[in-house]
Amino acid sequence: MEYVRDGAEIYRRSFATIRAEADLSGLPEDVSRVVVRMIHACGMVDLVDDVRFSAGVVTAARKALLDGAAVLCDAEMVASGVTRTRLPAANEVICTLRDPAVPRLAAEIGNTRSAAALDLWGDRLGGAVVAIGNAPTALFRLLEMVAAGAPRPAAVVGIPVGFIGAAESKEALAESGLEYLIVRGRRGGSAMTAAAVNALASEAE
Ligand SMILES: C/C1=C2N=C(/C=C3N=C(/C(C)=C4\N[C@@](C)([C@@H]5N=C1[C@](C)(CCC(=O)O)[C@H]5CC(=O)O)[C@@](C)(CC(=O)O)[C@@H]4CCC(=O)O)[C@@](C)(CC(=O)O)[C@@H]\3CCC(=O)O)C(C)(C)[C@@H]/2CCC(=O)O
Repeated sequence: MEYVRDGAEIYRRSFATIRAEADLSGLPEDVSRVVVRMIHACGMVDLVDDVRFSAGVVTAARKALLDGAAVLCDAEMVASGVTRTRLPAANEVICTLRDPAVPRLAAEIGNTRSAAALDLWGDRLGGAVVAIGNAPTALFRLLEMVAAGAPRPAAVVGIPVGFIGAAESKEALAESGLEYLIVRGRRGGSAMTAAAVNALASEAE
C-alpha cells in the first residue's frame, strides 16, 4: 500500500499542514509552537479559536522545567503522554491518582478520586508545572487549594475535557491569577495536554 513510512517525514508534513491550515496569526510565536503540537494531538485546526493563555505562561513553564520542577498530572494518561527525553532536567512526572490512600481521601472530602489525589501533591506543588487533561474536579480542587494558601505552581496547563464542569473549571483558572493555558469550552483531553507539556519542555519540534 502507498503511505508515508518515515516518522520524521510524517511529523514534518503534519506540522506544515497545521501551519498552513490553522490561523495562528493572533498568537505569539512561543504560544503558537505549543498550540501547533496540541492541534497535532487532536486533528482539529480550529482549536486555535478556543485557546486562551496568560502572557507569561510559556516563559514561566519553561523556566520552571529548566530549574528542575516536577510535572504534576491529574491522570496517568497525561503522565504517560509526557515524553521523558524532552524534559530538560530529568524532571519528575507525578500522578498520585493510584495511591492507595486516594479512595479514602475522596470519601473524606466528598469529591472524586481525581480531586482527592491532589491532596497528595504536598510541597511539590510550589513552582511545579501542573498538567490537568482529564478531570474538571481536579482543576477545581487545585484552585480551591491555591485559594486556601497552598504553594502556587509556576504554570498550569488546564485542559480537562467533557460536559460537566470542564468549561467552568477552565474559566475559573483563567480568572485565578495563575499562569495558565486553556482551551475554552468542552474540548480538551489527556493527549492534547501531554502534547502541550511536550512542547513546553523542549524548543525542538
Ligand atoms: C467524570 C469523569 C470523566 N472522565 C472523562 C473522560 C475519560 N476518562 C477516562 C478514564 C479512563 C478515567 N477517567 C477518570 C479520571 C474518571 N473520569 C471521570 C471521573 C468519574 C470524575 C472526574 C471529574 O469529573 O473530574 C473520574 C474518576 C474519579 O473518581 O476521579 C478515571 C480515574 C476513572 C478510572 O479509571 O478509575 C480514569 C483515569 C485513568 C488515568 O489515570 O489515566 C476515559 C479514557 C474514558 C473511558 O474509559 O472511556 C476518558 C479520557 C479522556 C481524556 O482525554 O483524558 C470525562 C469526559 C473527562 C469525564 C468528566 C467530565 C464529564 O463531562 O463527564
